[in-house]
Amino acid sequence: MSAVGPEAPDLSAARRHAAAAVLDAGTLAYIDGGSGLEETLRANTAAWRRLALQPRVLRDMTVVETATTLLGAPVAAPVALAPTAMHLLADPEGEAATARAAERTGTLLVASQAANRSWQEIADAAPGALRWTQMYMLRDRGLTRELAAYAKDSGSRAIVLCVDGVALPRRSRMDGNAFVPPDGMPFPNLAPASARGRGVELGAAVSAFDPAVTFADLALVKEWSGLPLVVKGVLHARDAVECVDAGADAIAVSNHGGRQLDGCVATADVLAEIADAVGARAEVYVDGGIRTGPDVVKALALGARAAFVGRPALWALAAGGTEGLASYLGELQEDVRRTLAFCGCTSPDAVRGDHVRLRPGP
Ligand SMILES: Cc1cc2nc3c(=O)[nH]c(=O)nc-3n(C[C@H](O)[C@H](O)[C@H](O)COP(=O)(O)O)c2cc1C
Ligand SMILES: CC(C)CC(=O)C(=O)O
Repeated sequence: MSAVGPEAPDLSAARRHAAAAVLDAGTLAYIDGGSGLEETLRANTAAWRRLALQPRVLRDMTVVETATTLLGAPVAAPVALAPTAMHLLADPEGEAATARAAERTGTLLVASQAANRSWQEIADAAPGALRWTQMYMLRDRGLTRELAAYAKDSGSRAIVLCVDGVALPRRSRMDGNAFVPPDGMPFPNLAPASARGRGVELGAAVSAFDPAVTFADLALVKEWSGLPLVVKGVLHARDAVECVDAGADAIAVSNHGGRQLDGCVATADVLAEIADAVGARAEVYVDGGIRTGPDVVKALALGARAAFVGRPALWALAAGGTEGLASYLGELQEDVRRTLAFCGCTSPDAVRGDHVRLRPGP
C-alpha cells in the first residue's frame, strides 16, 4: 500500500468482483488470464498509467459531446466492445445479451468468430446495434469465403480480421493450459451453413486458423465480404502501412489483451507511431488495458479514433447481464465525457497530441 492508501478501483473493478462470485474458477482464469509470464497483460494497463493528460482550460465546456463515427457510422462514444469469444460463459443468452446492451448504449459491438450465438441470431437480438464481425483466415479458404459472405448477409458493417492467431499461446493460468469449454458450447460461426445449427468443436476451430495468412490475403477478405476491412493485431508501424497499402480501411492496434505473444510491446507504447505512420489513410483503434475515461482520451490523443474494451465487458455481462453491461458502458461513456470536459475538449475530434505526455520518473 502506498503512503496515500490503496489505488482507487476503476469502473470495472466492482464488476470483476461480482463476476468472480458467479463464475467458476476455470472460466474466470480463462477470461482474466494472459499468456506466458503475463508480462504483456500487466504492461498494457501500466502503459496507460505512465501517460498523463495535459488539460487545456477556459474553453466553455457547457456542452460536451462524446459522439463520433467509426468507418462512417455514428456511435455514442469513442469506446467499443472488442471481440471476445463464448459469451455463454457469462450469460445464458450469450452474445444476444451483449448485443442488446450495445444497442441500448449506442456502442459498436464486434462479434467474435468464436461467438456461441450465430451472427444472424446476434443481429436479430438487437437490429439497431452497429455490429462488425471478427474473423480469422481459415485453412479452408472456401469456408472463409462463405463465412465472410455470411457476415455481410447478417448485417455486419465491417470485417475485423484478427491476424495474431498464427500460433497457439501458452495460457499460464489455465490447468494444462487448455481451456475446455463446457459440453455443448456451440461455435456456429466457424461451421459451414449446412452445419451451423450444430457448430464445431473449439479445438478443431482453433486449429483451423491458417498460420499462412499474409498481406496478400487482405484483398481477398475484402472481396469475399464486400465490406470495409479492419486488421486487428498490428503492433508495428511498417505493418500498419503495408496493411493500408493492401487495402485495409482501419488498423486495430492490439496484442489480444496480452493473450498471445507474451513479452511484446504494450499497445499504448506503439499507438502514436502507428497512427502517425498511417495518417489520414485509415482509422486507427486500440485495445488492451483500457479501463477508464482518461485511458480512452489518452488513446485519442495518441491518434486512435476509438478504444475497445475486452475483459471488463465480460465481467459486467457475467455480473449483471444486459442491464449490467449497459450500465457499465453508460458509466464509461460518462467518464469519457467528464474527461473531455476537464481536458477542454467539446468532442472527441478536439483531442490533440499535446493533450498527453509521458509522466516524468522511472
Ligand atoms: C476472454 C477473451 C476472449 C477473447 N476472444 C477473442 C476472439 O474471439 N477474437 C479476437 O479477435 N480477440 C479476442 N480477444 C481479445 C480482445 O478482442 C481484445 O484484444 C482484448 O481483450 C483487449 O484487452 P482487454 O481485455 O485488456 O480490454 C479475447 C479476449 C478475452 C479476454
Ligand atoms: C476461441 C479463441 C480464439 C478466443 C480467443 O481469442 C481468446 O481466448 O483470446
